[in-house]
Amino acid sequence: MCSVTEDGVQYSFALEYTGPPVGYDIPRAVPINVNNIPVAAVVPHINFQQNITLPVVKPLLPSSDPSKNPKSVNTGKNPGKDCGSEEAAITVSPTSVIERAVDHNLQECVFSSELSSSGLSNDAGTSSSTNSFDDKSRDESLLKLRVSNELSSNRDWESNESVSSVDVDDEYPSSRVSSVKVSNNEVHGEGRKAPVVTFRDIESNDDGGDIDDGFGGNEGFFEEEERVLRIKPEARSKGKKGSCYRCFKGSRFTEKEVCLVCDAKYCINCVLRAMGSMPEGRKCVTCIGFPIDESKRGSLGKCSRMLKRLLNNLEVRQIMKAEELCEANQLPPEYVNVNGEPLCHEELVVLQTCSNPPKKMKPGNYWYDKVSGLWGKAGQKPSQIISPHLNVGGPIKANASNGNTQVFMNGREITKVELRMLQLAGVQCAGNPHFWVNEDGSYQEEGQKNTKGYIWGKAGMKLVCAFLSLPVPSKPSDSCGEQVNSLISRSIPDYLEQRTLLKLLLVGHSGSGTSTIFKQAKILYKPVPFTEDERENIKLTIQSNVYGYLGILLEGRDRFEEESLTAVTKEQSTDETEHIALMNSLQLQNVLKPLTTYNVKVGSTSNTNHQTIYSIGPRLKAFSDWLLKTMVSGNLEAIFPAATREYAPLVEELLKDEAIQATYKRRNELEMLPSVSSYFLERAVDILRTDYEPSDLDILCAEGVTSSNGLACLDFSYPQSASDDNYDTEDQHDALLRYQLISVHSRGLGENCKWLEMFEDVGMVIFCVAMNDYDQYTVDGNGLSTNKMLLSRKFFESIVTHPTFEQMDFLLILNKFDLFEEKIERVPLTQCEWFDDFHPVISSHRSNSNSNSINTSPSLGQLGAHYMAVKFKRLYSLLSGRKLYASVVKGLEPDSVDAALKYAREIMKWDEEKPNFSLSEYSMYSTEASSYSP
Ligand SMILES: Nc1nc2c(ncn2[C@@H]2O[C@H](COP(=O)(O)OP(=O)(O)OP(=O)(O)O)[C@@H](O)[C@H]2O)c(=O)[nH]1
Ligand SMILES: [Ca+2]
Repeated sequence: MCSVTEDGVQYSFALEYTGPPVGYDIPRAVPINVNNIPVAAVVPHINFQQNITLPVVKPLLPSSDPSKNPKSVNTGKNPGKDCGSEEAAITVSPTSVIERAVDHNLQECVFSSELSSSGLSNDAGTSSSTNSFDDKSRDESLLKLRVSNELSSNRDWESNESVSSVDVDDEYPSSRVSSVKVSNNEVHGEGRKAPVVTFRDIESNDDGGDIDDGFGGNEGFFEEEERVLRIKPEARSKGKKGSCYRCFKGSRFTEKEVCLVCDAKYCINCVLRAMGSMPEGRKCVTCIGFPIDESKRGSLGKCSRMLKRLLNNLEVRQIMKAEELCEANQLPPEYVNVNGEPLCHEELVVLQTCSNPPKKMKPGNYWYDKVSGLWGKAGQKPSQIISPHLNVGGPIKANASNGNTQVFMNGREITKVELRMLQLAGVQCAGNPHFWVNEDGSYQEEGQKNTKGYIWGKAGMKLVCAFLSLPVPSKPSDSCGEQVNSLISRSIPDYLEQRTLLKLLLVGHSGSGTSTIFKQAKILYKPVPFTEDERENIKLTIQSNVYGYLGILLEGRDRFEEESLTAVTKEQSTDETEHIALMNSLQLQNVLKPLTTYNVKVGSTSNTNHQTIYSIGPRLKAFSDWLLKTMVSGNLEAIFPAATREYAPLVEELLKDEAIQATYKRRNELEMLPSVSSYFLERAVDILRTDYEPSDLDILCAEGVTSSNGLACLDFSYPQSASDDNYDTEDQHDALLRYQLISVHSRGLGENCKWLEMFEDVGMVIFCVAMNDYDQYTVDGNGLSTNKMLLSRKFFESIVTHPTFEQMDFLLILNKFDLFEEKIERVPLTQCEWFDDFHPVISSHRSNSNSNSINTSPSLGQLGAHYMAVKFKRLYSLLSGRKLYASVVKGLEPDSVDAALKYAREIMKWDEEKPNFSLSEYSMYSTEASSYSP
C-alpha cells in the first residue's frame, strides 16, 4: 500500500513478500467478495425478544438516555427498509452471528471477522494516505461500527463460542466497547449512503443488574454525539500466560508490544494487525479514542525495538508523535495538582504551552513557586525551573517541599539540599532568613530592597547544582549549553528531546580505578574527549606526577643508602678503628643533613670505601635534596613543570644513575610509589620534554587528571558500534538516549556518606573495587593498618544500605583484573581474611604454559574473580535481599570498560521493561538477568 503524507513524502506501508516460501502458516485476511457480504439488507419485523437464542439487545429509542438504560444502544430499526439507511444497533458476538447466519440463513447485520480485518487494513490505508493521525480526519463517510475488541483483534474468543456470550462477559467484563471503522465502499458497494451502525457487545443481552454494575453512574463515559458507551477496555489473554493476545503463541519471553490502554500484548506477527495504523500510537484498534493507562504515560513516544523493526523511520516517528500529541492521550487536567489545587483544562494548557514547561509531567501533586519558577513534586526538592508567573494552581505553601531548614524562599521552607546549594553559592543563611528569589536568580532578604546577589551567577554553580541534582534556570535560547549536549539534541526530533537523562553513579574507594573508568568512558563515548586546554592541563599534571614519582624514588634512595651503610658499619665495627667509626657516623650525618655536611663527605678520605650502590654524586645529590625539599614544602606544583626545560638534563642524568636504577629495582618496597609510576618513569625523559603530548593511555594511567573537587559528570550517549548492527534493534533511538556518568570520590561523600542522598535520582550505582587490593594495607590516622579490600567492603556496605539507594540496582565492577591475575599467582588470595575460604581446585595441567591445546579449565585469576564476585553477591543479597550484577574489568582496556558500561545500560533497559512483565514473570527473569558476566 503506497501512501503520501502531508509533506508529500511517499512511503509504503507494507511490502509484498517476495522471499522463499515459508514453512509455517501465515495469518491471512481472506479477500472479500463484496456481493457475498451478508449485509443487513432487509430486516423483517421480527420480535427479537421471542427469538431467545439470538444474542440481541432491545432496540434503544433515539430519545432514551443511554446512561439510564445502559444495556441499550442507539438504534433505528426500520423494517422493510435497507438496514443501511438508518442507524441500527444489534448486539452480536460476531462469530455467534456468523454461525447463526449460516444456520438460519438470516440476513442480518453480520460481519465476519474477515470483514472486520479487511476493514481494518483499509482503515490503516485510509488514515495513512490522508495522514489522518488526528481525530478530525476520521472520515464521516466511514461506516461507524462499534464492535467488540474480540471482533477486530480475534483476541478473546474462539469461534466455537457461539452461544456462550455470557461466558465471554463473565470472563472479560470490561473489554466491551470499541470502535472500528469500515469503509463504506467495501461494505456496501458504491452509491450507498453511509449509515452509522452502532453495535454493542454481547453483554447487552444480559439482564439489568450486572451491566449497571459495569456501567452504572458513569455518564462521563458516554460520548454524547455518538451515544456510544465508552468504557476503557481491559484485556486479558485467553491463551497461556505470557502468550500473544491475538495468536496465543509465544511465551512471556517473546518480545511483545503493549497496548497503552488495555495492556493487551501482541507478538511481532500480530501487532500491526491488532493496532492498525496507530493514529493514537500503540493502542489496539479497538482502544482508539480511549485514554491511556496512566501508568504507561512515561513510555509515551518511546518507541519499542519491535516497532522499529516493523516500520520505517518516518512511520515510527509519526506514530510516536501522534502518541504523544493526540488529544486522547493527553493528561487529564484534574490529575495534576499544583500547590494543592487540581488544574482545570486552561491551566494545564498554560502550563504545557509556556516557554519552559515542566518536563515529564505525570498525574500527581506538584508545587510551583510562581516568583522564581521553581517546580517540584509535592514534598520534594525542586526538580526544574519552569516559566515563572504562570497563573496555575493555588498559592504556594510553606511546607510544599517538606523542607526543615527554617530558611525560606518565596514563602517556602527550602530543603537541605537547597540550603547546601545556597551555602555553596555564598548566600548567607545564618539566622533563619526569608529570601525573595526572582526568576533570574537575584535575591534579597524579605523586607529589604537591595539585591544581595545572583544565586546562579557564581562560576561553578551549574556544576554544584548538577552535583546536587538541583535545577538551574535554562535560558530561553539554550544555545550556550554544553557543546555535546546541544549537538545531540539538535538532531533529536522534538518529541524525543524531553527524554529522561539516565544517570549512572560511579563510586569506589580511592585507588579502585573509578577515575580510570570515568576517563575511559570519556574517551569511548565523546567525539572530542578532551579539549586543547584539558590536554594541556593533563600534560602538566602528568609531568608533575613524574617529578613526584622521582621524588619518592630519591627518598627511597636515601633510605636504602642509609640502611646499607648501617649494615656495612655493623660488619666492619668489629675490626675497624674508631676513626672509621667516626667517619661512618659523619657519613650518616651526611645522609640526614646532606646539604650542610656535603663538603665533609666529599673531603672525607675514606669516602670511596663507604660508597654503596645507592650513593650518588655531589651534583645529583644537590639536585635530589633540593627536589625533596621542594616536595616537602608542597611547592612542587608551583615550580614544575615550568622549570622542566632547565631540569630535564639533570633528571635524565639522575634516572640513568646506577644508584637510582638500583633503587628502582626495589620499588616494591616504596609504599608511596604507585604501581603505575613505572609506566611513566620508564619514559620520564620523553614525558618531561616541553613538546610532550600525552597519549590516551597516558591519560588513563595518570593520577589526578579528573575532578579536583571529587566530582565529575559526563553526558554521553552510547554510540552505535558496528557490532550492534547484528541486532538491528539497537538503532538510532538507543543511540540518542542520553546518559550521565557521575563519578564521586568516597571522600567526597562525606561522613557516613551523608551526601549520597543528593544522588537519589540516579538510575543505578556502579561500584568499583580494585581486585588486586586484597593484599594491600593502608594506615589510618591512628596508625592502624587495614586491608584495603576490607575497606572497600565497608564502603560498599554503607552505600548499599544507604536509605537513598534502597531500590537501586547495583553493578559491581571488579577492576584491575590484569594486575589481579598476575598477583594471585604470587600472593594467595587468602591473605585477605574475608577470602580465607578460597580453595580453588586447579587442574594439574594448568601449569603447563607451553601447551597449545585449548585449555578449557579456568585460570587461577578467573577462579579468584568468580569467587570474589560471589562473595560480594552474597553480601549484597544479605544486605538488600536483591541480586547484584557484577562485571570483571580491566580499566586500562577500552573494550573491557565499554562492555561493562553497556552491561549497565542493559540493566537499566531491563529496569524500564520490567513493568511489562507481571511480578511472577519478573522474578523468574531476574534470576537470569543477574548472572555473572565475566
Ligand atoms: N593495570 C591496571 N591499572 C589500572 C586499572 N584501573 C586503574 N588502574 C590504575 O590504577 C590507578 C588508580 O586508579 P584511579 O583511576 O586513579 O582510581 P581511583 O584512585 O579510585 O580514582 P581517584 O581517587 O579519583 O584517582 C591509576 O594509576 C590507574 O591507571 C586496571 O584495570 N589495570
Ligand atoms: Ca587515584
